[in-house]
Order: sequence, then structure tokens, then C-alpha cells
Amino acid sequence: MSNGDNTAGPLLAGRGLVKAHGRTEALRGAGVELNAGEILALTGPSGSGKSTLMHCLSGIVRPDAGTVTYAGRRLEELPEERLSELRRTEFGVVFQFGQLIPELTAADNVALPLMLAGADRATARSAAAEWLERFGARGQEDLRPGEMSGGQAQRTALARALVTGPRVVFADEPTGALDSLAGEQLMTALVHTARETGTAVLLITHDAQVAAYADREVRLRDGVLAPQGVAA
Ligand SMILES: Nc1ncnc2c1ncn2[C@@H]1O[C@H](COP(=O)(O)OP(=O)(O)OP(=O)(O)O)[C@@H](O)[C@H]1O
Repeated sequence: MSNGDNTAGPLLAGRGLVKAHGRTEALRGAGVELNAGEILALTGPSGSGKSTLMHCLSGIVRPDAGTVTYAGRRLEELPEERLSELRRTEFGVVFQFGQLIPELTAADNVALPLMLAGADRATARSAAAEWLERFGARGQEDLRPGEMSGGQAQRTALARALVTGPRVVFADEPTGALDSLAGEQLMTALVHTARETGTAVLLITHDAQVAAYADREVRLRDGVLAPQGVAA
């Protein structure tokens, strides 16, 4: 898919997003903008709609109403296959519990997105080893998720999210299952890499210390979002 941006505005913008899960209105007109290279923290109480908003912005879920614009393209207008391609090539995702494939080693988990994009196994594994090293997971290439600490699993998940060179990483409570030291190490690695590569990050967190790594923080409440200004 071409990278031909035709906007001078934000890289990713959700406007007037509405999404119900059954009778629960998770989003009730939420709007948020993410600029290229920006690290944005999305905070708010449990159940306020953070994950639903992230799923709409990343094209995993189609909103009931409202628009999502990525690099000048309206996600709701893309056919499913173009949307999948965009998710695979331009977006990376990290969840609270890594969600690595249990049967695969760290190296194969990280290599997988490249192989899905058509790289051969040797090339993909060599890129995977480089990314694992970058995230301080050198020597862990052959570990399977069941043999990893929480921090090792999350570093592997970060490497997997970034290996394809995405322009946006969506991270949903990436430090939520880690102790504070491992959480700090993960955030330092994520922020450092995002700065180096110019990748934008949308970061859901409950933790003010984690939100403080962001350039800006916005807060959701009852499915609606209000700007909070610059994070500490
Ligand atoms: N698949 C689903 N089916 C039914 N209800 C859902 C579903 N996903 C979310 N909800 C409901 O929608 C609301 C918003 O959920 P969401 O997970 O987006 O909030 P959140 O702010 O991310 O919460 P948390 O911080 O607890 O993860 C909640 O009331 C939740 O129970």
C-alpha cells in the first residue's frame, strides 16, 4: 500500500466515534488525534472505552458512527483486505500480556510478521534477532513464551510490533503485568525506539508514571474524550 500522505494534519484521527457493545455504549462521540512521531497516552477509568477507542483507531473494530482517518485515508471506506494490509504493514500492536504464539520461539514470533509480508525465513529471523537485541532480549531468541519472564515476553512483543517498521504502534497497557522496574525498562526501550524510528505510539495506561513518558495525555470518561494538555 502506498504511503502517499495527502494531509498536513494529524497522522491518525478519530472523530465523533460511537460504538456500542450490545446495550453498552462504549464510545459516545469520542475524538482523538495522533501526530506523526508523537507518543500519546490515553488514560481514563476502567470501562471508559479506552480499548474500544484503540480498536476503532487501529481498524480492528468498525465504529457504529464517526470516522477514522489515517494518512488521508478513511478506514471505513477501505475494503477488508486493504484494511488488513494496512494493519499488517503500517500498524503494530502490543497488549498487556504479550499475546505471543506459545509454540514459537521468541525469534520466530518476531519473524512471523515479516514472513507474512513475504520475507524468507532466514531474512526474517536475522531481522528478528536484531530487534530482540535492540530491546535487550539478546540470547533469548530460542525461548518459548512459557519460558520467559513477563519482561522478556513484553520485550519480545515490542520487537514483534516494530519489526515491520510501522508508523503507529498501539500499546494497550503494555506494562500492566510487569513490576515497576520491568515496566520502566520496557517504556524506556519503547520511547527510545519510537524516537529513533519516528514511530507514533498510542499508549493506553492506568499508571501515571507510564503516562509521563508520553508527549501528551488525553483522558476518556464515559466514552467521550477531553484533552488534558501536556503530560508531566
Ligand atoms: N466485547 C464486548 N462485549 C460487551 N461489552 C464490552 C465489550 N468490550 C467492551 N465492553 C464494554 O464496553 C465498555 C468499555 O470497555 P473498554 O474495554 O473499551 O474500556 P477500557 O477503558 O479499556 O476499560 P479497562 O481499563 O477496564 O480495560 C465497558 O463497559 C465494557 O464492559
